[in-house]
Amino acid sequence: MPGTLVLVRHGQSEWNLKNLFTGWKDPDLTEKGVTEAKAAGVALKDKGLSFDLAFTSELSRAQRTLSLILKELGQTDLETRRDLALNERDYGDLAGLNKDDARDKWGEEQVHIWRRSYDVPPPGGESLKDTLARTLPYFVTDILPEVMAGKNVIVAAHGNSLRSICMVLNRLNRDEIVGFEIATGVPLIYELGADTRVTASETLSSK
Ligand SMILES: O=C(O)[C@@H](CO)OP(=O)(O)O
Repeated sequence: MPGTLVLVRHGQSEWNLKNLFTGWKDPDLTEKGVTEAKAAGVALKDKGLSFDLAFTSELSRAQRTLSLILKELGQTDLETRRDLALNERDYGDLAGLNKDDARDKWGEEQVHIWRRSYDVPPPGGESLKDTLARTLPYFVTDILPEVMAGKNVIVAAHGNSLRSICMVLNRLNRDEIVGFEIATGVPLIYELGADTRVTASETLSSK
């Protein structure tokens, strides 16, 4: 029987707070982000979940979120695999810019297209489709086989790297993914069937 798969976006980062495009930049968590990560750990513990394996990105905010969660679960020694494939979408030339300033400069609609569309990349950066082209192979070759082997797996990553994986798990099309958002520090729990399709899912909100 497959194990449980949990996806969690990092807690609020310094740049989330400052409303800056972040992408591959590496800001730390805010106090609120730390609180969110701890609360995610408590909620997973209350749910009776523990993990056999963890995955995260090469970025500090996701790694720190994972450590805070594992601490709450009493699993600080859990085997953890880090990979660039799980990094946030590369925001290219927008990285470091304020999102409201960008709306003033390029217009609300254009900025929304860059942020949430499936295949329009921000200048010099990755579209969600480009992001999916690296997250999906990694998910299929490294993460999914562990879940199918019966392991409970937690993946701590980013808004858009996780949106790309959720697009596949939730079978969302290119229009449906535009409205799909992932909150900081809120675990998404997936149960899979023998054919790898999702049989049940839950958003574990502790907010
Ligand atoms: O800045 C970013 O890297 C992401 C996630 O915080 O932002 P957005 O929600 O605009 O994709």
